[in-house]
Amino acid sequence: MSNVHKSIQWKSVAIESNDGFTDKDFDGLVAFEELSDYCIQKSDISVKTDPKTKKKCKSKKSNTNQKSENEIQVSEAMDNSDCDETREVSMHLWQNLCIASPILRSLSELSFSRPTPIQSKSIRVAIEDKLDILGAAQTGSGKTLAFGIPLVTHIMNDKSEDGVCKLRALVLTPTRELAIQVKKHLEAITKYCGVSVGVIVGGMSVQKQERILKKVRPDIMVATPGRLWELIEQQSSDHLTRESVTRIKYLVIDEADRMAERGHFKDLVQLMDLLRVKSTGRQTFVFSATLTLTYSLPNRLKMKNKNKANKLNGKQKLAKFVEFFGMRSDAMEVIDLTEQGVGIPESKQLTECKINCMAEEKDLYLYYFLSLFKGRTLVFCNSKDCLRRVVNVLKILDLKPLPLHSSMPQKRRLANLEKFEANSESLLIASDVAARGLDITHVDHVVHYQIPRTAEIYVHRSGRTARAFNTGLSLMLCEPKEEANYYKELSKTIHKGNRLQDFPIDKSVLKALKQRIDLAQKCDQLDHKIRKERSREDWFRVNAKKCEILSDTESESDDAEESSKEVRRFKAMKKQLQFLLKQPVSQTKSLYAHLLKSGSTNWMHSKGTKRAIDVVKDNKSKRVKVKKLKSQEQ
Ligand SMILES: Nc1ncnc2c1ncn2[C@@H]1O[C@H](COP(=O)(O)OP(=O)(O)OP(=O)(O)O)[C@@H](O)[C@H]1O
Repeated sequence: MSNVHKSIQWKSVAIESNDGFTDKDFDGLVAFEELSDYCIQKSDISVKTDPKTKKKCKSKKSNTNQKSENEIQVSEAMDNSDCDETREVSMHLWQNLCIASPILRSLSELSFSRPTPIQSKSIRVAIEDKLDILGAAQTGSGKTLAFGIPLVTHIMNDKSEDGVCKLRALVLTPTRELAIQVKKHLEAITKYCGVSVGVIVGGMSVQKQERILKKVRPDIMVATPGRLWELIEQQSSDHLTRESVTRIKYLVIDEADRMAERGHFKDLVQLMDLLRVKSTGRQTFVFSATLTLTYSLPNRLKMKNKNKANKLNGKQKLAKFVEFFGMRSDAMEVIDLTEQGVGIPESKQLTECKINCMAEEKDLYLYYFLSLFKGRTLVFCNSKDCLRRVVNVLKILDLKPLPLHSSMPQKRRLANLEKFEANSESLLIASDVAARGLDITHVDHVVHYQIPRTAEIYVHRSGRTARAFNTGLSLMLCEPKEEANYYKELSKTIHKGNRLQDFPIDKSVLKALKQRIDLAQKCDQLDHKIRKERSREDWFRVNAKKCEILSDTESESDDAEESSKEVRRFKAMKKQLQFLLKQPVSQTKSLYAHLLKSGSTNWMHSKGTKRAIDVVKDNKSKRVKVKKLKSQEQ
């Protein structure tokens, strides 16, 4: 376990008579010596870690920043052994995968005691056999490290051979948030490896990214295609040029099916053309949860999107990726752990259910769900207009929703994601920009406010919950039009035509919440009208001034009076709603009666609330019992 440095000196320790060493047992003792300036290097792959105790140990360590580097390493090791709550993380399950020990050290610090199935299958063939990999596995199953570990292992080896500082790998992702996240995941395993990771995404300052490029000169560049191509074209850093890119030895395409969608990433086509110029020996990793998923587009979309109407089968899809991403068909492994392409977590992890309702009732059902069930909830909408409206209504109801969509400034997008991660009761209302790849810790519920248009989107959205051995709930709000146009096709592909279980609803609670929702919707409509009117007036005023038109003062004052009437109405309704929100919902003897007694703030956040996932499971087992009884009676 330990390696003692030869050059360091032992120092003698003075023995006082009251130290107890005058005892007969110590007869023959000549002297004591101590060694304090030494270094322990961990070479074993079984390490004691515990996030809680590590924090404790860290705070102890911070008092020692005067010490030499050697001493700090020793105290770290000793601090760990001193902590009572330490937990042994046995790493033997990783042992046969040819992983370099600095990476294993990081994995043990992350408490990742065993590889996930996709990691078990891909890491060894990627490291030892250096094969290209087409990898498909469920959402949240650890695909990032399935390509990340081989990537970092190879780069460590290459660097130790050539010792050159150059761009060695590109990792491409479809969204900015995902690129930033992949960088973080890679950094978590490169901590002791001497491998650097950089990120390039749109929406951030180009100059800042150029500066980082020049300063850090990363070995691995994680990027979205648009900004990457822009920087390559500008040639502002010799680290990222057409030449340096054609010479990379490793290429990763994450969420590959999305990346290869025709017409989506024009820059990616140019980039792939460039990479194909010199592709000999390059190792390519292509991953997604829906890599081999085949599905028919709903009829409505088929009409709109004739290009996509031709349904490829799984094999044809893979052949398309091999060609497009310039993979080596003679040195390639296909690892598909999905069930017929459906990369959704197993039912013991993910509980799927549905509420059938009318379009205009969706707000009510969503409010019902959010009010009764604690947890981090991610709500998906199909369009930005719908998203904005839902956010507004929930804001009026004091639920503090965080929006996330592609038209928001990048900084706000990231800030809202951080806020969502920081609070276990938070609520994010997102477009499909958050559907793929995002790994947010413990999302308890995913709600599809609108039915996703394709099975593929359903898989990715639902996969934001029930990640990495955790459980979660996915709930669809389905109106009759959606049932006919989209749900049927989706259900055929994902659930083999089996109906999803209904989420149990307590009608008395629903009724009690209706008044609030009605008021909130009215407030939202009025607010929308007032804002629209204001921006129309502003526009007119600015343009009238520009054209030196004299405005009609009479009609202007009429407008002002009308709008102040509406503002007053809005304020009155809001006051009424605020009053309602402070009242107990009802004294109903419902399933949730105990939650409703003490007024809104309490029942919404009261402890001991039944989890949504348990409500669905209980309901299912009740139904099974009733069915059994009925069949026994017959
Ligand atoms: N061996 C492991 N043991 C425990 N947790 C792991 C392990 N490998 C990865 N994880 C964690 O699992 C979570 C999901 O991993 P990751 O984001 O790579 O999933 P994914 O398969 O890429 O999902 P998606 O298809 O949604 O993009 C992450 O928080 C990651 O840190």
